[in-house]
Amino acid sequence: GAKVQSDPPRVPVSQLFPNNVYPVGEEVEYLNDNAYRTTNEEKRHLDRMNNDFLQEYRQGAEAHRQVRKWCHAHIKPGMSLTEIAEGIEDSTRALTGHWGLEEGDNIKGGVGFPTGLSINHIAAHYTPNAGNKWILGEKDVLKVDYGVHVNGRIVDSAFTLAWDSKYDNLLAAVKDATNTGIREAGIDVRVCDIGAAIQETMESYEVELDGKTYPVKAIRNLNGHDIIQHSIHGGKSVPIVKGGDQTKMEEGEIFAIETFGSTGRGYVNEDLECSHYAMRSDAPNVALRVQSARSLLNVIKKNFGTIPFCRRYLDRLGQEKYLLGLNNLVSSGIVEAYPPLVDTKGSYTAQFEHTILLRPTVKEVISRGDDY
Ligand SMILES: COc1ccc(Cn2nnc3c2[C@](C)(O)CC[C@@H]3OC(=O)NC(C)C)cc1
Ligand SMILES: [Co+2]
Repeated sequence: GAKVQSDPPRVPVSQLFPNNVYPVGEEVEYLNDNAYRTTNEEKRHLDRMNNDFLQEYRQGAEAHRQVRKWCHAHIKPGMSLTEIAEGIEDSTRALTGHWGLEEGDNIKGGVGFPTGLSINHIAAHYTPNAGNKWILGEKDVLKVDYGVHVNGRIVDSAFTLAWDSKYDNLLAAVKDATNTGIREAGIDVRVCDIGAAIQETMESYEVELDGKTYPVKAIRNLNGHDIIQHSIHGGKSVPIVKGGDQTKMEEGEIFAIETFGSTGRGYVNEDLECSHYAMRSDAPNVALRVQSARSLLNVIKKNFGTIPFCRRYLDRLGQEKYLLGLNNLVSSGIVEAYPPLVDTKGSYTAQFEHTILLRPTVKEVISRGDDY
């Protein structure tokens, strides 16, 4: 009979959509061309050419939404960050059918990048390493930022959870700002104009915490980014404040539109133990002095390629005592380290993010769901 998703989600989405046609994301007409693109025969032809790519992307987006259902139902104060991360990752692997334990499997599909679980003043790039005992608290503001990929088509979408209503305005500011960014994005649009619009929306909010009123600030050194196959960062950034560069978005490009709001400085720097890594796509061919670095590099190439990973994924593959080798790969410029990004201690940061496809005919917010 008709397959339905289990709880926790373990039924591959390919079994829920048998004829391999997945739900279309939110389609938005481009603002600045009065429907020329929607009707133009050549643009519609170009769109039809991309069907395999679109189905892979929509499959990943459907998996992302179904994992979110588990998140909204099950992530609660009192849970450990490790339990939350593994819950998201196991569900992602089950829904895409890629458990990532055989060589090359994680390159075909599965977890798109490490499950970000950044709390309070930590804005991004935090996921627990082995042995982390951190328990989610009632007063925490948790950013859940995880990726799902199908054949290297990475869906990057994030949301913020809080259990104390005092943070409502902070979350509302960032959700509104991200939707402003999505609305302003489009073919031939300058990224600096998007950043200015995002900042204006974001900074029209303030939040009162324990008797003190804070203006919500856009975090000026965090950005959205373009996404290319098998790589979370193609090289273009989407600023979330005014004064960015004049680079234009182009037809066919894919962007992660993400904004971050803060009650702190509105600026992050690197802090805390690193968990996130990714092999550089332009990695130099240097001779490696450290034997363990050579064997570790092979494991990374065979299991991740340029898809970002974290230490827990190396543990899961049975790697041990790899830190010296990993640090050697980082200092050799072969692997990039992405330490946690933090605003001032005691501040609170929030994030919302969607992945959008700039299709020839229409802008598709591929990761849109009925939750955000
Ligand atoms: C290694 O695992 C990852 C996971 C995601 C990304 C995607 N990304 N790349 N840069 C960023 C991101 C995030 C996680 O989207 C948002 C934060 C950050 O934004 C930003 O501007 N940072 C500046 C300080 C350069 C990269 C690597
Ligand atoms: Co992201």
